[in-house]
Amino acid sequence: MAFSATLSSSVSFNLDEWLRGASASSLRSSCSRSGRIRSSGAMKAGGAPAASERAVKAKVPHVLTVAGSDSGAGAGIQADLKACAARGVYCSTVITAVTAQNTVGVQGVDNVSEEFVAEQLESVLSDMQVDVVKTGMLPSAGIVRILSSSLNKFQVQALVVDPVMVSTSGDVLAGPSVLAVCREVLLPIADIVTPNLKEASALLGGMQLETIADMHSAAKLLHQMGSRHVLVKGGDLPGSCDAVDVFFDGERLHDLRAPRVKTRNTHGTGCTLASCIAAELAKGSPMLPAVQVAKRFVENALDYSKEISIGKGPQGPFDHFLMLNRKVHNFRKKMILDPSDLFLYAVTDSGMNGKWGRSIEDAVKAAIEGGATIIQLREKDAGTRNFLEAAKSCMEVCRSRGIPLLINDRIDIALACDADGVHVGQSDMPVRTARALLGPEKIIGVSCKTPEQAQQAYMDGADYIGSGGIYPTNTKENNLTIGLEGLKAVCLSSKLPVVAIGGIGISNAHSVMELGLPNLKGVAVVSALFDRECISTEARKLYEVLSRTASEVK
Ligand SMILES: Cc1ncc(COP(=O)(O)OP(=O)(O)O)c(N)n1
Ligand SMILES: Cc1ncsc1CCOP(=O)(O)O
Ligand SMILES: [Mg+2]
Repeated sequence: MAFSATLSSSVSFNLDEWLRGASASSLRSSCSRSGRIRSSGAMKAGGAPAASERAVKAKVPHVLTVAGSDSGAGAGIQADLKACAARGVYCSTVITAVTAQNTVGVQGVDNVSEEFVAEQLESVLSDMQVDVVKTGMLPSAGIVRILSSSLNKFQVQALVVDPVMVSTSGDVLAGPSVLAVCREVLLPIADIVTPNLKEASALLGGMQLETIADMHSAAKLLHQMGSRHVLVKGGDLPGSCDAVDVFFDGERLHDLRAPRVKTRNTHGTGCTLASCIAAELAKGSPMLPAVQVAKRFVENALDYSKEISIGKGPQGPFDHFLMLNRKVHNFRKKMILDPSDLFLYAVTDSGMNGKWGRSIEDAVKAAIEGGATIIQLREKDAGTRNFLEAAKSCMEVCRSRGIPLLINDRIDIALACDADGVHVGQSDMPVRTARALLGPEKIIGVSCKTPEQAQQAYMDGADYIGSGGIYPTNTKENNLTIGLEGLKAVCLSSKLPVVAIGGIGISNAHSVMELGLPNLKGVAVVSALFDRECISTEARKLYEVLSRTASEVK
């Protein structure tokens, strides 16, 4: 389990890229087990990848956690599964104990028998290609010994030891005999050990740890016990406004500082941190970046979750997936597009709002007041920060009125303001990529001028088509006009709902909608609303024309 942090000096490591997870598979294939960069060769003559290379590409990074179950799911096995999933790594589990536990404390512990722990280890390790083993609650000395002999039998890349001894509520989860065996058989084969102050003190026979200098000494002593790397976590250090952890690689000490997040929801941070380290190692990361990424992940999750409320006790769990704190759940249950939402589709324009001296929010409010059924923010000239601020306010306006809000072109803004979706054109981000980024709940519309594009839009998983320009327009430069014939061809060649756009207003909306095509659901307009003195009045008039035509063609 030699896991060295050595990187070739010609290779620079981009922590942010790593954190996004984008480089995981590529880094994995370029890092050998020893952490040294190997050339990306392994190609057969003629350029085809060798069979072994293909096999490496299909391999999924895999962490095995050997830990206890937490019925409250904040810590233990449950935290490990969530952490690995959040970091894009497969996680298998060997359960050592089942705890009856909640945010108040640990009400009961039932250890799994040593034989059955051995059986679980054998099942997983004999079949699956585990990269990294991470340990948590090891409730008996026998279980520690069984784990140690399994690790002798089955080679893995790295061993992460989180020496869980006392729960965050103060309940003892592993006694002194376990400590002794951990020191004897686990630390010497550990690639990293991640004790908090209490655990480090217990491992070091009761050493007092009150300052960062004490943590430095502890890290060095634990290294002498055999662990290749040591992370002493200073979360409990009194009088520090930062969360300072001390990392020691056998040569250098690193003080890893991060602002302390003020929250009650810290149950499971230790398990999560160790699992994240394991996950990053499984992807092929060197040790220090793995620790840095894990620390930042936990910090981010704590910050995101600081207001969530689960359980009545003093210490709650946090959210590994950054999904639970969405105020959206309170307002809008329906995310998937209702085709009738396309009926009167208002598309904003920063130039027009500037010309008439209106804020985007006021323009959006007025359009909805007049009957707009969906809003798109198409702010081509806005700077990112202003656009985001306006988008957030418009989201509040739209959510409180039950109107979907989409963002034109900018997936980043849509994500940042939790918009209901995006509209993309043929030269914008492809629909499939946008879907991968936005997830299944969000609405994605795509512009189509031809039947081929319309067919593709359906195959790519778009929710609707915007088709135009139907008539000439000054709003979009060099835009090809496809006319009513073009619109008809697009509608007939797709199962998706279609909204017509381009040069449409009160005078010609009737001609568009009287085509009477079943999937033609409405019109999208920019200047007919936003380049007028009174947006709500124009929206009302347009709504009337559309309603009248709809009842005629029924
Ligand atoms: C509803 C709707 N349909 C079409 C468009 C045009 O999108 P795109 O082709 O990407 O051009 P830009 O709007 O980005 O200039 C649209 N915005 N909305
Ligand atoms: C964005 C867009 N896409 C095709 S035409 C068009 C502009 C529509 O603006 P207007 O409604 O003012 O003609
Ligand atoms: Mg576009």
